Amino acid sequence: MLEKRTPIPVSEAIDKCIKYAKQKEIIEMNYLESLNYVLAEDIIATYDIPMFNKSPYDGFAIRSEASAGASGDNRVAFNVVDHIGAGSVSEKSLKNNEAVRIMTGAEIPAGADAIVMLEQTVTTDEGFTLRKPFTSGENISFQGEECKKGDTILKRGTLINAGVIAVLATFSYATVKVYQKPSVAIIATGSELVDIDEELSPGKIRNSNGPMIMGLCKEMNIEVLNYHVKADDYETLFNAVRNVYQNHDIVITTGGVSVGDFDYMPQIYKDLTADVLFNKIAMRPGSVTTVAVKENKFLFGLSGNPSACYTGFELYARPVLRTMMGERDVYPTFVKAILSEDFTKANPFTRFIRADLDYRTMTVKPSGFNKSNAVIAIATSNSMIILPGGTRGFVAGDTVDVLVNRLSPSDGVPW
Ligand SMILES: Nc1nc2c(c(=O)[nH]1)N[C@H]1C(S)=C(S)[C@@H](COP(=O)(O)OP(=O)(O)OC[C@H]3O[C@@H](n4cnc5c(N)ncnc54)[C@H](O)[C@@H]3O)O[C@H]1N2
Ligand code: MOO
Ligand SMILES: [Mg+2]
Repeated sequence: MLEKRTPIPVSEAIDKCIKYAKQKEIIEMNYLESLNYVLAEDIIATYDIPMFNKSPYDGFAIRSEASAGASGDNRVAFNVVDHIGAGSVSEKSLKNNEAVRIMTGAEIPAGADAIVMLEQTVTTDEGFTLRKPFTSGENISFQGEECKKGDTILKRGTLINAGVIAVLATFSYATVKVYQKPSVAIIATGSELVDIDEELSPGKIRNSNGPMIMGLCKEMNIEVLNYHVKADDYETLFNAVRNVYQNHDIVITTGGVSVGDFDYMPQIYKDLTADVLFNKIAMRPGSVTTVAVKENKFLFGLSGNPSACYTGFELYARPVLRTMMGERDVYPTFVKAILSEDFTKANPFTRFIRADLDYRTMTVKPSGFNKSNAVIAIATSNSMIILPGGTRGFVAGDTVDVLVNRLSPSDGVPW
């Protein structure tokens, strides 16, 4: 008899996955290698930034009181007594109308309390004249104005981007504590599949899911082992999954999770005595996506249909990967946008549509042919429209939720 599956809501399925996901161990690594890892320690300011009062301009350091009363008719003259660039410190202590010629980034000399830009001066034999009074502190970048020593700058759980690398460099974190990345194995299943270097014969198709999942993991800087495709043969598949899961944190299979005569994954989870978290989700595509856990390892049974496979990865595998690699916020990013096309089909389950989101106008439309078996829309889309289950008849102008996953460049800028 056919097994009866009970669909659960998408949010419940995501929460179940996250609940079982455990952070990987903490390792220390060279900060330059840490891009796309996640901070396993708070980053604390080891100095005030700026570290010293400095000039934000190429110009002259003066005592502001010496500029009192300056105007176009009463230019005030200064004598230049020293000349420094960034990295040098003046030994001079300014008196009266003395000035130091100073370049951007150099420390403000003793006695000086304002900076005059080069463009605001007229050169003389002894130095320069200026035509306006300066106030104390004018044009000075003050020590500690960005942050103070001891401030918490970044929290544990932050994904390391290039800005974080800049912060690590600023505060001398030559090594940084991060979470290890999970290791992932991919097994594409299906007797119809042939890899890219094998001959296509009648009834066969190319394996696109395996390479796609590999790409999705690599985008997150996660190492993946892509196994050869496996035929729909129970013994072969069972042995492959059993062997592979012992060496990886996550095994992602594609295909063979539905109710077909050659869909062996449900039986394999049973025979491995893995805990099946769910095997039916109230979503389309990807309703048969199955997730099982065994000894803290995840088995993702993604659907064989490419768009369903992709959707299953984005909704369930990605938050688990993010949790394992230590990220604090792991749910997908979503925004509201306005449909620019009708979508009148009924949505018995929550529907995910590969879509083009225009970030400037926040309008969105399906990205071409969009059935569960579509592959091209995965490449052309930058987002997914989400239509709640039990609805129908969406029309242009309706506001919808949109899951955002790629930013696309635009064809020009208005500023
Ligand atoms: N009687 C029912 N039949 C089906 C149901 C159902 O509820 N009752 N669900 C349908 C839905 S929805 C989906 S989605 C698929 C899921 O099927 P499986 O996950 O078991 O996947 P397969 O049967 O192995 O393959 C489905 C489809 O995808 C192609 N495929 C598989 N692997 C790849 C790959 N690596 N690269 C590219 N394409 C792949 C495969 O050739 C099939 O065409 O079940 C429906 N049926
Ligand atoms: O639910 Mo199937 O997964 O439509 O594509
Ligand atoms: Mg099937």
